[in-house]
Amino acid sequence: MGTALVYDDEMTKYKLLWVDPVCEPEVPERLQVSHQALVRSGLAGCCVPVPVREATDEEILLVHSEEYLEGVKKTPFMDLEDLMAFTQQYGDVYFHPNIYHCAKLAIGATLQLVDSVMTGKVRNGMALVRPPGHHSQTSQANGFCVFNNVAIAAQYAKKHHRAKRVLIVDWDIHHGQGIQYCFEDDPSVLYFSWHRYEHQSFWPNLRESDFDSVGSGKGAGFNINVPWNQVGMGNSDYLAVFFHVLLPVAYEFGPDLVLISAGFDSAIGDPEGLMCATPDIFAHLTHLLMNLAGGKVCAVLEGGYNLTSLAQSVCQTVQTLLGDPPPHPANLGGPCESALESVHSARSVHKKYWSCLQHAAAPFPEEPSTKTCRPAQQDGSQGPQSNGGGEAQKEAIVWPEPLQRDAPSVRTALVLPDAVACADGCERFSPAEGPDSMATAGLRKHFLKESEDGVNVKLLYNITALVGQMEKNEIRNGLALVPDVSMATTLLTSTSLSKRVLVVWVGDGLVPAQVLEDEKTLVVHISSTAPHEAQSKYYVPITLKQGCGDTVGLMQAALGLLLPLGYQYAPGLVLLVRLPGCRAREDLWLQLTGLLQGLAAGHTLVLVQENETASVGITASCLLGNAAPSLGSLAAPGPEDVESFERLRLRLQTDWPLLQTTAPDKR
Ligand SMILES: CC(O)(O)CCCCCNCCCN
Ligand SMILES: [Zn+2]
Repeated sequence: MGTALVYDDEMTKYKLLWVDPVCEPEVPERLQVSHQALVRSGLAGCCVPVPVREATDEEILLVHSEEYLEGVKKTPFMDLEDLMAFTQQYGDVYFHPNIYHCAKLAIGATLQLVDSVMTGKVRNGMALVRPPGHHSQTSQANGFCVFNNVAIAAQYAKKHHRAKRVLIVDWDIHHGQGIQYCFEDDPSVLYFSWHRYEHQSFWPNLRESDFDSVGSGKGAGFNINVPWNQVGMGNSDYLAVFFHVLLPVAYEFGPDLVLISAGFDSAIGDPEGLMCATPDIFAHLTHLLMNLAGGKVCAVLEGGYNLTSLAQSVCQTVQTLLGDPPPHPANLGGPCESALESVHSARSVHKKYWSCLQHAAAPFPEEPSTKTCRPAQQDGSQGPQSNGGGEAQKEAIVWPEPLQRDAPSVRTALVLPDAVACADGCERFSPAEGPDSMATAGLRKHFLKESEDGVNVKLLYNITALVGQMEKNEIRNGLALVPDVSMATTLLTSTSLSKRVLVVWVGDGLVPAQVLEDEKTLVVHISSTAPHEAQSKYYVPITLKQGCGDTVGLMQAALGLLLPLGYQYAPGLVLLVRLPGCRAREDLWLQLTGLLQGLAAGHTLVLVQENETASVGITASCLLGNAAPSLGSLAAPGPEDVESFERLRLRLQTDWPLLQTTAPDKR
């Protein structure tokens, strides 16, 4: 299934007609450069074009009042003086004779995207729209927004597509208070927003943008605010919030649709945000959401005012929606102290609403720290500093162009015993030439018992050849059914050319000593018992009392422990090994297979015992890029499991700072 792109240049045909410094950044070129970048990169050509349409009054009234709509309807006929007068009643926004038309197209574009995704015409998609929406409220325009595109889309999806639970992820750097107000007491819409806050000193300066606004009445717990109390937040800060706040709750919520209020003013170079996260981070944020809701993800443009980082960020997002491998995560450090406070605060106030946080979040933090997050830049200059929200940064901020993300010619290769049929869409891996006598001798000497017949030599040779081609980016990922997953893992870690190999060892069974001792491997072992007492930072035993059949425990461990470790380790190859007798549920196994593809530029090899032929088809389907089926809403993880996860976090977070969920001196 494809990726929709909804765009029409009619939405560029309005602009600021008078002097107003606050509104200056919201220019038509924002849309033009974004669309042009998609066209020039070839990404637009890979998308399914979906036409825009005008929203109907009825659709607008899903969120807005009649009197507000009647007022906006008059604006096309207003002269400049009346437009300015009409604008005066609202904040940080401007009107134009054509903005009502464009605002209806922005909603219509968003709803067209929701239709395309909810009816299965496409898997996911992006709507490039302006005016943005997330600040507008029932009866008022605000913050460049006239109608609340995403809020209307959520109501529309519930009404016309019987969506039961809608997740809205607002990664724009401003708080979408309009969305928060709309769903304040609505448990069917989980609204998540991070936003520059600086202890309420940044626009829109609202007390209710802080982390303790959790929603009210039946909606309590369904509003998650993560305030950024300092500028300069970077990739690690953003990922930490996804791993330790958003994703655990989103998986527990189990949405059947994900709407992204995709503002890119949270990227480096933006004059509004003054953050440091680079455009490629949106590839990872998007990827981490794509296995929710069965992959039904709609990204809708909100803000973004640096035309260079906006265009790059839009491309990173669309390229990931299309299924291209995310780039290697840049050398990630840990989240800064201020970010950790925000993570900790959000987890603390939400622990009473979300069982995944129940035993995890520690008690409330004390006074916020005033330590500046970012050490001075290399040249001794400070990173972007907020001068009280005054004029933007003087000297130009520069960052590297995002790396090419070439999709190998072969997506998924399978190494299967001849008797096992190949899954459709994949190809059976068979290298041109077989093992030469040297290779055979080597394999026999180290890996085969004398008794083994020739077929295993060929099979073992094939998996090393497959990994070789993955590491040369000729093949993206693979699945191998082997007689002995332990031996295969030992062989592959010893022959891999990657500097770092992440081994995800799932099931009850010892990890081969040679793998443990190999200094280029990080082994994350998920099982019912911790077999090794190894205290090495490169052996992480995650234990589940009920074993791998415990879907909730395994999922929450994957989100809060495995993924942070994997992203921080930044492997060149991921081996996902399913041990014999492993009882991980199929849909959970697919979530792991899907999420781990965010690492190592998608070079994931799944190793399964050869008698487990049942999982070949669905695993292959996931490796081909089809979203893993939704797990639905998750129950509570076992308290003792969560406590053992937290003990593990405490032991490892010094070595792996992306595991942290609380600021150092708060522990
Ligand atoms: C869609 C959006 O969230 O990006 C709109 C942001 C509006 C900002 C209003 N100006 C704030 C003045 C302080 N610099
Ligand atoms: Zn914004």
